[in-house]
Amino acid sequence: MIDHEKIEQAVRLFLEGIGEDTDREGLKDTPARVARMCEELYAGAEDDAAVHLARTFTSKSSEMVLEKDITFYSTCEHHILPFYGKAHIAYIPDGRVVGLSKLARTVETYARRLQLQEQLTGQIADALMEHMAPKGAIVMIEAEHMCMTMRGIKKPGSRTVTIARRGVFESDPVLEERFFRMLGR
Ligand SMILES: Nc1nc2c(ncn2[C@@H]2O[C@H](COP(=O)(O)OP(=O)(O)OP(=O)(O)O)[C@@H](O)[C@H]2O)c(=O)[nH]1
Ligand SMILES: [Zn+2]
Repeated sequence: MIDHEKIEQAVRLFLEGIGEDTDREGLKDTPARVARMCEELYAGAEDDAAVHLARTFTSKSSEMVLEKDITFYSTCEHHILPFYGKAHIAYIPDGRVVGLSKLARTVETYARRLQLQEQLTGQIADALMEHMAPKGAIVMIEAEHMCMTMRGIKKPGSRTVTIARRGVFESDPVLEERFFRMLGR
């Protein structure tokens, strides 16, 4: 639940804290603007992946389905700075598949909140297993963290890669290899 009043007060205080004049023309609407932006950036907390992933339909195929290069933007919970990149999701159906867009919607659900990349990766994999019940699921995320690039250690171009395996992907390395081949790695 986004509390506009609290965000506006906090942004005004923050602007004062960095020595700004909150009444100057360019800043006078900023607190309200930031509150509206938060509705979008943190909308995931109000969303439920079950709504998207429960809309499965029957399929005879038990071949791996891969949706790759799903662009996402999230916010790191340590510095409240963006991290962004690509998510790749694959699963082995067990009689049911889901509309392809629902995989990207699931990424959005978990990306649009304060996050850690490892947690984001695991939450997507867990949601697939819980709501679609496939034989297995694997999620890989490659991202650039602005807390690593524009501040702190300042390593532009460095990328963090995380992976979460569930179900048959945990026990069968051949399936994991096939996932990497399909990804083009
Ligand atoms: N594991 C993990 N760490 C993250 C993520 N995003 C940011 N971090 C790290 O969180 C850590 C926070 O470290 P602290 O020492 O508390 O904060 P800091 O002094 O600002 O750290 P520096 O970034 O090293 O300057 C840093 O090492 C960040 O790189 C993430 O998604 N996952
Ligand atoms: Zn950070």
